[in-house]
Amino acid sequence: MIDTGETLLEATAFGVIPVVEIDGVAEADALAEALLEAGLGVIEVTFRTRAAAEVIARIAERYTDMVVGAGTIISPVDLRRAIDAGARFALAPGLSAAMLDAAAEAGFAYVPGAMAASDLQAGLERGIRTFKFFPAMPAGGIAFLRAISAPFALHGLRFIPTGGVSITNLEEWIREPAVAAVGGTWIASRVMIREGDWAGIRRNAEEAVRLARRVREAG
Ligand SMILES: O=C(O)C(=O)C[C@H](O)[C@H](O)COP(=O)(O)O
Repeated sequence: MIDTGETLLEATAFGVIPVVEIDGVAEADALAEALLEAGLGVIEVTFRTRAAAEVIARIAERYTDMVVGAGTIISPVDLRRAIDAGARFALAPGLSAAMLDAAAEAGFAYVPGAMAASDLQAGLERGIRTFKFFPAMPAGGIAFLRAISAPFALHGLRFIPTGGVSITNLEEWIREPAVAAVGGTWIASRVMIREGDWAGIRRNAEEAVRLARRVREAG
């Protein structure tokens, strides 16, 4: 049985989660190594490509110091594939009762997406405390997050904003007390992975980790 609270704390410890779309398992090693060299021991591999489960399995097996999660998990079948591959946590862009059931049944760390107060209520009813806030910037950014979460102040909700988060606004998001970590594709974009720009990915990851650490230590 996975201890979901502990797992999410581990996943969010860096303050930043690189969200990746990866087309083939051939790139998995170089990607994991670039992130680990930058001191970023977490990754969300989205189920938006056919290679996702295989990539998770490869990273989970070879890079045991990497907390590997699955993104875009919107069906119980994909949740099972992610768990079997060795994912330690999973996220989704939205929230559905079927997925909360499937995750609860599996005892698995699952972070549904929320974009409205009703999503937060639906999650809370099921004991969910950590939500993805998606799409963070187009929806209205920090002001919107504060507004929808304000009524739930007594419930200790935590958020992982993604969608339009990047190095240019990372600092403000991390300063937000309810933000557990931010997620985004800017660290290792699909194009960078496809082109094998490992030096660029390492630089982006280093910059993000450094900034997140500085903000947290200061605050
Ligand atoms: O589908 C999911 O489960 C997701 O994880 C959504 C992604 O986190 C965002 O699409 C990332 O947005 P950008 O960083 O702006 O590219």
